[in-house]
Amino acid sequence: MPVLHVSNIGKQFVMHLRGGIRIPAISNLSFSVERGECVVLNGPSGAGKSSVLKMVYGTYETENGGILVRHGDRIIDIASADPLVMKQVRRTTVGYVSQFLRVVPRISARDLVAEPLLAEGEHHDVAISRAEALLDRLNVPESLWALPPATFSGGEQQRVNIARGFITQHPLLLLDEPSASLDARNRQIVIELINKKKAAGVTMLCIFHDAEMREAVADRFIEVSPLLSGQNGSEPSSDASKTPMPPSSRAQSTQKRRGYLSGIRT
Ligand SMILES: Nc1ncnc2c1ncn2[C@@H]1O[C@H](COP(=O)(O)OP(=O)(O)OP(=O)(O)O)[C@@H](O)[C@H]1O
Repeated sequence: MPVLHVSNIGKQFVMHLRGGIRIPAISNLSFSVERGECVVLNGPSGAGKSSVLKMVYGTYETENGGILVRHGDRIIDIASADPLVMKQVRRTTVGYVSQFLRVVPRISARDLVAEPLLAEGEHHDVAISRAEALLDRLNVPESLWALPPATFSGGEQQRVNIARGFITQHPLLLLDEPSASLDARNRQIVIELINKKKAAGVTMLCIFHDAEMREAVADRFIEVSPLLSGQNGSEPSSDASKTPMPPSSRAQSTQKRRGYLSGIRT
């Protein structure tokens, strides 16, 4: 069983305050992601990439299909999981790093970053020292660590957010444009952190609009096409989609793999 197995998922948004208008977003999309693989969702704006990540995180309800993840020694279907089970899954198995930091009034950057580790039961001093190490690695000035990030620049907030998302050992990480506001130097650090996670066997499903970032981290791409009225999705049929690619061979074969491994809707 792969770390993540998505089968035939579908979703449409119903605008209840707009006369019940239905916006089809995802239809019949299937793919799997193996341990240590970094898979990037590709597709034009509005195609449904973020919706897929939110369905995998359980933020968006999934109407059809299944989203299976390995949670400890159990297999959980996120599409139908009980909210309390989802809470546990998020605490230890599936992490999510979005573009935006959710600031909490009066909570310092250091404590915000340490908080997911403390929630897992880590010792306070260990959590704080790992938070500081990550903030330092991401070039957040030490003078800011004790301050609440509400007044930080966009890039500083994003780096605090990345530190918070990367501090745990969650086996599956969902990255939704985590580096959108970063300069080249800090994007490079994020690439290094992602590669370190991969080497530790962490599985990642990501969205990056920056082509350089995508090429640097992706082992494989899944195409998410805009869902036009009446169109449906189809899953990649090749067994190769279930085969993780060794990091060393990624760069030269990214282009080749993009076509036949994609979850292209037809
Ligand atoms: N909460 C929501 N309510 C209504 N419609 C939504 C909601 N979230 C997404 N949509 C719609 O679903 C479609 C897919 O949106 P989504 O954000 O998943 O696309 P995306 O591929 O991630 O786009 P981008 O690259 O611009 O971030 C869009 O038409 C969007 O308007």
